[in-house]
Amino acid sequence: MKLQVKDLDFHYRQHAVLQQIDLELHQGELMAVLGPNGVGKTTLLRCINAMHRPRGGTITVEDINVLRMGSRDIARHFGYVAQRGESARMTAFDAVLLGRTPHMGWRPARDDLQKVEAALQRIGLGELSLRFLDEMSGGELQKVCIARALVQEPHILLLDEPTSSLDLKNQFEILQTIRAITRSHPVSAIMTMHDLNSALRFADRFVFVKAGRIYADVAASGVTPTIVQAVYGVEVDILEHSGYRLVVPRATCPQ
Ligand SMILES: Nc1ncnc2c1ncn2[C@@H]1O[C@H](COP(=O)(O)OP(=O)(O)OP(=O)(O)O)[C@@H](O)[C@H]1O
Repeated sequence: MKLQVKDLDFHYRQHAVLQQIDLELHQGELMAVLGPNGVGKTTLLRCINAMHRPRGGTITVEDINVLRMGSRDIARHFGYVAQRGESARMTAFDAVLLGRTPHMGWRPARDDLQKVEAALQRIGLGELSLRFLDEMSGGELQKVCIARALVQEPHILLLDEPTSSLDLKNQFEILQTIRAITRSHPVSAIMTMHDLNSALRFADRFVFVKAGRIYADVAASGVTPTIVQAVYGVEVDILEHSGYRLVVPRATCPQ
């Protein structure tokens, strides 16, 4: 399932956010979209699943125009996890079950309920499945949103900072889960991130956005101090540690 974005251009009224964006995502790839605050990463995800209508350019999945898809088709192709999950008065189980909507008839089938149960277990929320969302922590809520996107069984997961509210162990487990899913299912994923080291550990491709344009689109070996400095304005070294590449800022903190 190949996603192709060509010459994408997006404005919020007069404010130009994205220009001349070209991207390709292949089945099984896990892409990290990186760049400073406000550069347009969330906007890019929302253009890809047609939540935002771009001013120009095309978005296709297997040559089908996403901008012409109906909402049910979009939900079958794309699972979206927003940066800030909403917390309505419903249980975690019911919230995750909503992810099955594109596949369900009037009522959930036994298979839908089993998939919800399995996703909650997989994400470590089995014990909390009957807890109301407005009684959950930010990290638990974030996991509910990820479980909902997983049961949707989309071809492409769009994850907006999927680990931003999670502690170290949960960050690690969620990124491992996302990676395992892209390896074992016909699913690819794009996630926006700020933690370059987590991105380098788990992603296959790295798209750096600078001033609304793609500055670099590289594999892990292509992430260089020059790119990081150009995009973030911070001098860094990139070191090897236990087989992983680590980005270490050079600047020392003021004492
Ligand atoms: N609904 C909106 N209306 C107008 N401007 C917006 C809207 N949403 C975002 N923006 C602006 O568009 C730009 C890109 O925002 P976006 O949220 O895509 O950035 P981001 O790279 O995801 O940022 P962050 O890393 O801080 O989450 C920012 O300047 C932001 O202020």
